[in-house]
Amino acid sequence: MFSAFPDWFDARQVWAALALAAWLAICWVCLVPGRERPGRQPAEAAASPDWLVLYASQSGTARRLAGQLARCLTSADHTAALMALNELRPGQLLAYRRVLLVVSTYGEGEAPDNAAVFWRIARQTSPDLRTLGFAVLALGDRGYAGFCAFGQHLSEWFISAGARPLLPLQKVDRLDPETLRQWQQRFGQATGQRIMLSDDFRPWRLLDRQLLNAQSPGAPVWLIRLQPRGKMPAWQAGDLAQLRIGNLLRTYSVASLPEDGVLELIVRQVIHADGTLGRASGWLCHDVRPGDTVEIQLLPNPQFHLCRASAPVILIGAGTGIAGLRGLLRQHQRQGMSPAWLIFGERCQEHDRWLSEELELPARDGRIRLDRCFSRAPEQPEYVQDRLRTHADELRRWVDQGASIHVCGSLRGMGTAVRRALEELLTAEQWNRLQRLSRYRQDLY
Ligand SMILES: Cc1cc2nc3c(=O)[nH]c(=O)nc-3n(C[C@H](O)[C@H](O)[C@H](O)COP(=O)(O)O)c2cc1C
Repeated sequence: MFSAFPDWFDARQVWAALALAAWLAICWVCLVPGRERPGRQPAEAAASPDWLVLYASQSGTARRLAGQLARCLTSADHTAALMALNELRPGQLLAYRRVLLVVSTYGEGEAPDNAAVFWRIARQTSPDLRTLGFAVLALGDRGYAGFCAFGQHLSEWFISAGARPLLPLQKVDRLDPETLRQWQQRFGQATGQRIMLSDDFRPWRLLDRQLLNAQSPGAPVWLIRLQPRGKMPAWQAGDLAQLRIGNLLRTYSVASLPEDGVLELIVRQVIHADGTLGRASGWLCHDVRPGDTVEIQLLPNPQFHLCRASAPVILIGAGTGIAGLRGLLRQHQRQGMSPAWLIFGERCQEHDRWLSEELELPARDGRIRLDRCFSRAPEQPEYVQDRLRTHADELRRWVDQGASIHVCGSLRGMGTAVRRALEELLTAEQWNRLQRLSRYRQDLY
């Protein structure tokens, strides 16, 4: 039979080679980090606003400041888009000309949760950002080793991608008002845009303070109740209250709902080795008197809000971490009838059985499932992560039934141990699904 190819040439090999080449080309386009699929960018570029304002924020401060920046720009007749860093992929920055970033640092010099995905991809990517102007306002606290480390890394990444700094990286220590004022001024000089970053502190009246753990071997824990001097503001379970005490700022989880008619905080008094009281907690738990004014601004903390009203929740916490969980539990109970499971740890069974009536009554009549663990119980000392291990089968079943998991309390003492236990007890598929659907939520400090 006549053939156009020499004898040694097999046409099937040609087709196989062509098919392999096409498959490799598709994989390259889809998978190589930083490459955007063709066709996406022109659409976005056509609609791109004058400014893109991005935030990375765990407890809401950077998000609030970014919102204020975006509002200032739009009220000056500019168009501005506002989003969390995770809502964007690094390659999509090419569609913009000017970007402002307000970013806080968390963990040990790391990105907040709502920037972690962007940052993971960005570090493996180098888009050509030579047409982009950018400015980073980095929020942090000098008390941490990596002061504003995430802001610094992000700024370096933009510079290495060729972006042009509109003004130098600004690090802000504990929201220092003078630094913010100077940055506003420099921003105005560099861009011709006037912006105002303001806080939203309002006066609240201390109603009373109730000691929750009389005779506990640990430091005293107080339930603090406050009422607004003006109208009751709105907030959601999971949000935070920032208190201004002289030149100190302290952030606490809100333990009540606006419908309760009071703002409640659960605060542990800090007592130093020499017996002196912590400056902020000493004032709040000891010095301030009923009727006195406390300056508070409420900070939205959307990454800790409830996920879906109809979904079951597993709430895990220790110590004052109960504050954030208590708000969530109340909101969850108001919204529907889906099951809630609270796993709460403290030290000593006799003296640290806080909020016993409030928690144990609904547990007795089956409205919630309650597991209390005590790390100094003489017969069976246990931490919340131990209780998770004991009930691993139920934990997996709840997750399969759509439960989200909220963890609140200390990062070092509890948060890390709970996360490790969950990674170990859940299947890889369950753990990945929880993270992908943002059903694992934490508020750790
Ligand atoms: C658990 C925790 C870890 C933190 N780690 C750092 C850090 O490593 N470096 C830093 O500069 N600030 C650190 N901070 C301070 C925050 O960045 C700072 O309070 C910031 O204003 C919070 O902003 P946000 O409300 O937008 O999350 C940390 C704060 C917390 C609560």
